[in-house]
Amino acid sequence: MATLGMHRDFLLEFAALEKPVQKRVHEAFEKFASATHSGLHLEKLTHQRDPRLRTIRINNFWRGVVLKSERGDSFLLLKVLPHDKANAWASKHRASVNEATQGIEIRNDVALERATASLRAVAADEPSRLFTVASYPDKILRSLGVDTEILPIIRLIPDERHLEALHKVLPEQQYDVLLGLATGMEPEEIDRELVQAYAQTAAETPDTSDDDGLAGAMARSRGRVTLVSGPDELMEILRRPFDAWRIFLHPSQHRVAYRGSYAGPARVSGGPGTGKTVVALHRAYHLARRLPADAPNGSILLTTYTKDLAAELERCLELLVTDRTVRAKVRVVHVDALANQTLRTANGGKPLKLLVDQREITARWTRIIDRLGLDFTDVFLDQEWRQVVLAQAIRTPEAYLKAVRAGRGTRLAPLKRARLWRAVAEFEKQLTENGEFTFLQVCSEAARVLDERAGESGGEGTGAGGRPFRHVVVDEAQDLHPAQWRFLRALVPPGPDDLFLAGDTHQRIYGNKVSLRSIGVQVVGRSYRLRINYRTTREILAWAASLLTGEEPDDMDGGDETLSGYRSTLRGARPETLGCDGRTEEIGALVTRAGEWISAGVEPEDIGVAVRYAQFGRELAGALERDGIAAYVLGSGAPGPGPGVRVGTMHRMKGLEFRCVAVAGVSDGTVPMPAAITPAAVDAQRHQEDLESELSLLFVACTRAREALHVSWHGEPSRFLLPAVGPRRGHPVMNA
Ligand SMILES: Nc1ncnc2c1ncn2[C@@H]1O[C@H](COP(=O)(O)OP(=O)(O)OP(=O)(O)O)[C@@H](O)[C@H]1O
Repeated sequence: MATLGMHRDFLLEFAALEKPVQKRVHEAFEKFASATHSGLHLEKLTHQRDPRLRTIRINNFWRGVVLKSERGDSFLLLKVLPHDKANAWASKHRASVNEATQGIEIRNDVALERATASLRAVAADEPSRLFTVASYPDKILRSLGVDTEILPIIRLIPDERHLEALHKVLPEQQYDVLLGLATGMEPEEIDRELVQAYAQTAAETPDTSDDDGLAGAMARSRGRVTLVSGPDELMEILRRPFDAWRIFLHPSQHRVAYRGSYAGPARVSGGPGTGKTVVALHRAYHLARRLPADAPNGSILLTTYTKDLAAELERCLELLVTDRTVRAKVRVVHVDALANQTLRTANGGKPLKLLVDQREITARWTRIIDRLGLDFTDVFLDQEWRQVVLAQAIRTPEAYLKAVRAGRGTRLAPLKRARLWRAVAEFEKQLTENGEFTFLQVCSEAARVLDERAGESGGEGTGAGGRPFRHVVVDEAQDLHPAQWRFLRALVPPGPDDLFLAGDTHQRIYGNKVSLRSIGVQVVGRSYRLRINYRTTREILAWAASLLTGEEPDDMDGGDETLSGYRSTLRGARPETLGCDGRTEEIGALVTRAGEWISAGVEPEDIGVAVRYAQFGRELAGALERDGIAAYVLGSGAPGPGPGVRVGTMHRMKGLEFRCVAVAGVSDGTVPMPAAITPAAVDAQRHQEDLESELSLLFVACTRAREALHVSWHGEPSRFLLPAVGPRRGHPVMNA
């Protein structure tokens, strides 16, 4: 039977072609996908390393490169290149099969020979070695798929920089393994996360006895090769070439997203840009496809913590799931909106009166303190209420007296607790009398309603009377409050595949430290980490990670998160930092930089400007507009998204990404934002955690950049920048 595969490079190169050439590619390859491949004219080259590599004419200027099995009817679309380059590529490369995974690998023999010669010259003067026999015996490396041709070459590599230089030369999967080892992963981890993940696909391998095993090798190359079922699927993939994430999941992503079933809650974590959202989307898709035919629409919840992020999840789900019946099984809505709806429905449909203004909330605490003559501050009371009372759903003074106040830095003797409870009782009484709720109370109450209803219906089933969903998939899980967690827990009956969580504690920006165990979500043994960054260049990643030096966030499960093995294969310019004397000068420099990016061909919508204060963002947007550069302020309420450079607070940047990012106003006194930091005198632990959240916020903003990052300040730089730029005086400083 004919089998057609498509390599990821083919899709990426196709995406960069002009429309008329794309049309020709469609026409040329449509024939491939029809059952008989008659009418195709595949040309052989005269001198080539691998006789199975053929080229096909697209038009006078462009050619495709195809790997064809010697026996049978299997094809792999590899490249679309200008005529001469296509021929040169096809003559130098060779396809082979990885010894550990049996997946297909493409290697450039000519470049490998050249690299070996130059590495020998380097090694003669440089005694250090990245992969010594003592640390990585041949047997270990061979078990990870490093073959006998590659072994002698990598023994010569002195350092990571030289390994990176071999990126395009080594067979991809072997490079993946070596980079993992070089960035701190243990061989056992590599075996589990890469080799075994590839091996899992073997079970799905088609019968390949009649085509030299090409179809099987393609099937075992997930992440780099996708098998195309027919002309419709081929055209569907080519219609959206930019969204490679829909088709080419890395095996480490695939094994998490498409695992048949988890016995209980499961979690995927990983640094920025590692594809956690992508995995969450694929998991929702997998669960939707697996539902029994009679499962009602909306049986699966895909959720996150803000409306904007939920809208983005919805947009991506539309791209991923083209079958309308399957798509209808997944409901996308953010946590607060769903809680609101749940509680409103339980209250007879009447809209809830929400108290959202933080200034008003603080003012009420102040009045209560005055009235009761208490010696607490308004900030302390508000935090105690949110982080202890609401977090643990405490409803009585007795329960509060016994409560463990984890995460609070000030001890409270029983007498003090009793006094504090009077303030809480008064505050909650006022809310009840006014018929008001805060967001967190809505979640807490909605969870209670669902639990009660499930209790009354005498079971943990889904549907009317029971829990409303069969599966819940949560993105950006690190930012949810325990009350929101309780609500999520209450939405789905405990059991296999109940909750699937994606998140990264390095990006926690709302200070909600949660122990999953304490809210009945046990992910032990079902927790996975992604380590390859698909978004950001190594230069930006290394720079942003250096800001976190010394910070070791928890993993929401009692352990520590580490960035070990976290890596990117993309390369680019180092981030640029600029210190200015004054605000006006900084704004001027930013406008100039944005103008330069646009002149270099970057679309304004692909530029993001992040600031700590909304007001500074509005000023910057105004300055851009005055200079003739359209700007759109995120979250401004303006009908959108309008055209132009995206300007927004660092909080608004969460979950977004841009080709170029400027983070502006990273000045001492602005970042961290003083008003967001609990004074150490009020609560030392909270003070520290607030500082961590502010640092995470800066980290989040910087890691939105795909290609270029520009960080600026006026006056003195933020203390968070000191590890990266050093304590400098005497501006301007330009560090390219
Ligand atoms: N397998 C893949 N193939 C191609 N692109 C991918 C793949 N996985 C992720 N990406 C791309 O990498 C970028 C980051 O992915 P995603 O937003 O899912 O990461 P994330 O871990 O959720 O990031 P963050 O935590 O920073 O929000 C996106 O542009 C996504 O399309």
